[in-house]
Order: sequence, then structure tokens, then C-alpha cells
Amino acid sequence: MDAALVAEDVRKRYGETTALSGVSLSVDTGEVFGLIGPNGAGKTTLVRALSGTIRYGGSITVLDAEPTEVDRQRIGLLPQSFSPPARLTARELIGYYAGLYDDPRPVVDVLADVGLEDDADTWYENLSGGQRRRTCVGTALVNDPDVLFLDEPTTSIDPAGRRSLWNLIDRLAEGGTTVFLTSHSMAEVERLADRVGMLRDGQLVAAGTPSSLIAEYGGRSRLVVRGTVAPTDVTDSLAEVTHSLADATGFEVTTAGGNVVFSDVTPADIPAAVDALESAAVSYESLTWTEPSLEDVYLSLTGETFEGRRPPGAAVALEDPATASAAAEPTVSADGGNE
Ligand SMILES: Nc1ncnc2c1ncn2[C@@H]1O[C@H](COP(=O)(O)OP(=O)(O)OP(=O)(O)O)[C@@H](O)[C@H]1O
Repeated sequence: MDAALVAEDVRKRYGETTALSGVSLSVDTGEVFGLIGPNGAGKTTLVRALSGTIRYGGSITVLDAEPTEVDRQRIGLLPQSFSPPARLTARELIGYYAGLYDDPRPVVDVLADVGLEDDADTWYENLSGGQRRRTCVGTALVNDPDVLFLDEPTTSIDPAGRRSLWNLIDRLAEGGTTVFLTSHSMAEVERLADRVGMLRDGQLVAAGTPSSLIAEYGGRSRLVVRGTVAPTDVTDSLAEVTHSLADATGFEVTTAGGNVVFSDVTPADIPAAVDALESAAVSYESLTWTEPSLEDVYLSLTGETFEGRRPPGAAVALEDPATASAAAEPTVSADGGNE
């Protein structure tokens, strides 16, 4: 497949600050590439370099041309911060941007794409934060771009609006649009991106499909048995019990903070673990199965933690051991993690 974007050894300094130090990547036509990384990692700087709005070192081609030479009709850019005139309506703003191109899309179609038909005639200053952001997304769609750069597109958009924007991005990609987006929402990137790049301190430290990154950096799936109590007539040591649980199931079993943890288990393995707990007469409060997610990849590559973060990946809490076998096919929220 043809590459729509190719970056080789891209470098950027702002005075003493190194924002990008040798980033190389390529994005295929029609691919959705998600760029993640901590604040200050260089994501916006890379979007700016790729979209031809800053000078940089190294080499970039977008649609086989240098970023500043590429036909602007073929590029759409949603910057991270965007401050249009406050007393233009959403319709006027999108119409203004449409007027910059020779062959723009009908403004009503763009308003429909971003779900603003009902608020199209409200001044920008009177729109909610999410409606404003959707207006801004609309301005990047007026020229039906072949390559679309979206720098944190869903910031301040509510869950329903976010989902409809995700569906829109899906449709654009299905139609052949190449999408390069940045996001702090791992759920968003996992949902949308064909491939993900992780930027840290101006360097691309990992890139691949979400599943390959999760397999490489996400850690292991686990069944956490909370509030465990060993059978006191046999032993009061949970550590001793773990040996019998490991022997009975063949899994690695450890203890952590009063919990028993089975590692590398699939949902189909849960009944065997429940049977082993019962045979060993271990009582417990609940079972939670977790699988690694992009969030775990992020955490492992940055060493950061998410405040108030729930356990990694899709979680299934099973209060009643009798229901454990039903967990072989757990319901997993597509929205998932932290936003
Ligand atoms: N115009 C500028 N002048 C000086 N320094 C800048 C400028 N733009 C960015 N920087 C610095 O470059 C580094 C990378 O910034 P950048 O905005 O690209 O990061 P980011 O990954 O997009 O961050 P965030 O997630 O917070 O949006 C940061 O240290 C930032 O302070």
C-alpha cells in the first residue's frame, strides 16, 4: 500500500527545548494512525511539522510532496487550540472555511457530519465546549481532505458526541482518508487506530497495531480473587494455599494484599480457578478478570500512573462464585478506560 505520510529523522528544537529528536514513521493511505504520549512529548510539534506549519530538521513527505508544497485542498488540520471569532455561528464559520477552497463540500453536509444541524445558527461563544470542538472539527472537513490531522479531536466532547465523531472517523477512513490523530484517551486510540505510535521526550519509543503493542508491553491477563481467607482449620497462610491452587490449575498463582492472583488466564479458565478455590476451601468476596489494554502499554512505557485509574483492561466483577462460569464470555465495554 502507498504511504500517505513518511517522516524520517524529524527533529525540532524551540530554543533550548528539544521537542522532537529524530522521529521516523510512515502512515499508509487510508490508515488511522494514533499518536499518544505524555504532555510535552512532542505530539503537537509532530502534527505541526507533518502539516507544514513549522520548520523542522529531517525529511517529511505528505502525499509525495514536502508538507509546505502539498496541495492544501488535500489536507485537513484540526489544531489543538483553535480560537475562531466568537460571534460567528457554526454555519458561518464552517461556511467561511469552505469558502477558502475551490470545490468545498456543502456546509449542511459538514454540519450533519459533526452533529450540529440543530445548533448551526448559534454564535460560537454561546455553544458548549463540546459543540465548539465539533464546529472546529467541521472546519477541517470542508475540503474533503485526503489526509486529515486531528490534534486531540474529542477534547471536551461528551460521550455520545465522541462516539459519533469516532463513527465519522471510521467512515472517513473507509472512504480512503488517511487520519493522523493525537489523543490522551487510550480508549479512543484503541477504538480508532490501525496503528499507534508512542512518543516520549521527542522520540517514538514504540509503534504498531494496538494488539501488537498490548502483546509486547501490556503485561498479562489476571484473575484477581479479592478478600480471600484461607481455611483456618488447614492453614492460616494464603501463601500455602497458592501452592495447591497452582497445582490444581497449572496457573501461576500469587498473593497481593489479601488477594489471590491467577496470571495468564482467559475467561474460559475462570471456572477451573473457581473450582480450585472451592476445593481448597478458600472463601472470598469477589473475582475480577482483567486483560491488558493500551492503557497498560502507556503505563509501562512512560512509568506514569492514571489518577483514580480502574484496574487495567476490560474488567468483569463476579460477586457470586456461582456465576463464574457465565464469565467465560464476559461483556466488555468498548469504551473502557480512562479519558
Ligand atoms: N512554540 C513553542 N515555543 C517553545 N517551546 C515549545 C513550543 N511549542 C512546544 N514547545 C515545547 O516543546 C515540547 C513539546 O511540546 P508539544 O506541544 O509538541 O507536546 P505535546 O506532546 O503535544 O503535549 P500536550 O500533550 O501537552 O499537548 C514541550 O516541552 C513544549 O513546552
